[in-house]
Amino acid sequence: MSTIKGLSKSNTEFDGSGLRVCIIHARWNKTVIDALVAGAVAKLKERGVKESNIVIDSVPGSFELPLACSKVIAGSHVQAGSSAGDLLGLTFGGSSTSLSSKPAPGSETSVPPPTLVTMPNAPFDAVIAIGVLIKGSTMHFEYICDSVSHALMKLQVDTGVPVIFGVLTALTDDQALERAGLGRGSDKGHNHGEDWGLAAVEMGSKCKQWIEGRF
Ligand SMILES: Nc1c(NC[C@H](O)[C@H](O)[C@H](O)CO)[nH]c(=O)[nH]c1=O
Ligand SMILES: CC(=O)[C@@H](O)COP(=O)(O)O
Repeated sequence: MSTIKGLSKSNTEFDGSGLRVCIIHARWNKTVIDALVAGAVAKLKERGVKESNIVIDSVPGSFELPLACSKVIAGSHVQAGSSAGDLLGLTFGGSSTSLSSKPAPGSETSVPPPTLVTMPNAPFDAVIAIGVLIKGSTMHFEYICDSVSHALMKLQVDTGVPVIFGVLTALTDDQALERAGLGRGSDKGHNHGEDWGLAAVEMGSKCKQWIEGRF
């Protein structure tokens, strides 16, 4: 039987070319995580987010996601405020490029050939937190699901930066696999990582617009 469930298409195709997005993923249940991260990245790129503006990092488990997201949001603001690229006036879109000309050791007077270093300097427009929680035999799952979902919600409301809830809370392995497009039956299911990539572009774009009073 077909289902009425699921995300409907937006009337607008959001342009991610001016956005900088961070994905933080847990490493528990790696097979599923890898597919979800790949799905999110594919949709970010499809919507125009530049590869150089996608930062991916990992933490051990889902319980670590809220702190990591909080730190990368804060760190990206520090980075944006202290970029040497800004001082050199070499800013291109979401990234800046600076020419580093540090003297070679022992030859402080010589000028080595310039090395091109890219230094992204924009704060993250959205963060995607990806984790896969699968129910075990203790209450571990319930505590992590509850605390992580509340902490990620609080983080986005407190910082004003969209934090996409990419955490599967599955009761079985099959539930998790099906939500990453890896179902073991004839129906492989749908990769929710794709929805999270699209959500990041939509929310990142809309928040930029709303903060400027454009509705
Ligand atoms: N059981 C799962 C975990 N557990 C690990 C915790 O998230 C955490 O890393 C540990 O308690 C140390 O603080 N993590 C998942 O992402 N998924 C699980 O199913
Ligand atoms: C603390 C743990 O990681 C572990 O004992 C949790 O067990 P379960 O996943 O079976 O609830």
